[in-house]
Amino acid sequence: MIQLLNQVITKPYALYSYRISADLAQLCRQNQGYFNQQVFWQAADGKRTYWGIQPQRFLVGQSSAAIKKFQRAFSQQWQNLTPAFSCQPVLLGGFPFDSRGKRAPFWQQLEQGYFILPQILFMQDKERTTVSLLVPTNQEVRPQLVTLVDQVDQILARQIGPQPVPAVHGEELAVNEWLQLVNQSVTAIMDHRLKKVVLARQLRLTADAPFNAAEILQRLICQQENTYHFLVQAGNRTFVGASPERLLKADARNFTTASVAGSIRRGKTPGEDEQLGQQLLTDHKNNHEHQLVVERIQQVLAEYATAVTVGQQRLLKNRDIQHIYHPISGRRKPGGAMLDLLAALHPTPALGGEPRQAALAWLAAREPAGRGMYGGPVGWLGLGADEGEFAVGLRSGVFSQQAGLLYAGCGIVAGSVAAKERRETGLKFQPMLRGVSDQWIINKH
Ligand SMILES: C=C(O[C@H]1C=CC=C(C(=O)O)[C@@H]1O)C(=O)O
Repeated sequence: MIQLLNQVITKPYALYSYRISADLAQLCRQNQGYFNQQVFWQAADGKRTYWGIQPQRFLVGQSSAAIKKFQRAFSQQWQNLTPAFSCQPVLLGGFPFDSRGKRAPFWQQLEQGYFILPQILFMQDKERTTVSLLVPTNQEVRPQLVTLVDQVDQILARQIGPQPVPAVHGEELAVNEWLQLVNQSVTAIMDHRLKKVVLARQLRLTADAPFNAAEILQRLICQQENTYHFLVQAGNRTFVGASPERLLKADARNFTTASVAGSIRRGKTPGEDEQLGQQLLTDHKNNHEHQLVVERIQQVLAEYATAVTVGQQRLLKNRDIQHIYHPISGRRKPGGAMLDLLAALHPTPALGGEPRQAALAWLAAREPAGRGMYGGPVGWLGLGADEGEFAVGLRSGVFSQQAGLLYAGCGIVAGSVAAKERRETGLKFQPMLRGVSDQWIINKH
């Protein structure tokens, strides 16, 4: 039953929120096939999940400046019909890795970034699960809400049984070109043209049955603890992943980010795992690779925050890989917008390189393929308060029904050896390979 207070409606949009009881990951899975413009996003600590459907607006291929402009304008355009709920509309989606980089046509509408302003927004945090309905007020509000509440009831009631997992064929693309590029990059670094560059490569997937991105997401959620989980769908392309890396979280007082760079495999026993972790923490090349990221983030953050703190170094352990990790945070300076800092941080040298512009130019000219949204920021942005959280969209891939493209990259510095870097990217494909199927045929070159 919809309970509206006797509020005077003065804004072009109204938001009506209420509590529900549901697991959003399950809900997204149970409703597979019903929505083809949707975004699911879950924080690595599991403390916040969004699922947004039925966009009121799409923002396709927009710069961070344009998204910020939209955020500012829209924050004045809605009113809360349910003051007992401190919900706000949010934008869900992500930016491309580099809008001026190499083209990546397979991504279609997602190539240059994609955000939605959902009409139906599910949100789950530590305390509650809510649904927020956003309706224009130039038509009568109550009937629109009645229709949407009915739709939510149907969404909550849907059930789905186990789905088949396809047998998948994988092919590593442009391996020789990529190995050569690692060597060229090492030479450029030795010649002081670059300090570091992160080179990515691709694995192309085909299957004996259509890919099902909602099932892949669900498997990633079950398999990959301690990672962000995301699904961004625009028509017949879906970007899915399980990333360990936070790019930026903003609340009213603080900016929180992280340096995640330097990698080694997990051990088969706790003893071996511990020994590999220690090896990583004391390895000169990996520490150098990591330190460049810490220094750049610290320097950028200091422009937007006071009391910048680099927390204690530790290992970030995911199912298939472990990384050197530093949390980094600061107190927000007045007036510093989240998206300005996001644009200044991205790409950090964990995804682009150092110096930033030289590394981006290097990648745009030489990397075998465009990245689309791989390595770009993916997350949510508040349209009331200037807050949100974005992960780095890695350990990910983009899917049509017939094909998938997985991406994995690694930081190249002076001591990098091409064959080892290829193995490292192999490790970074693992989470998605595990998520996509249990039956694999991989063509290695
Ligand atoms: C570029 C990727 O990983 C980055 C994040 C963590 C560790 C990295 C590394 O050790 O090279 C990469 O910088 C990827 O997974 O595709």
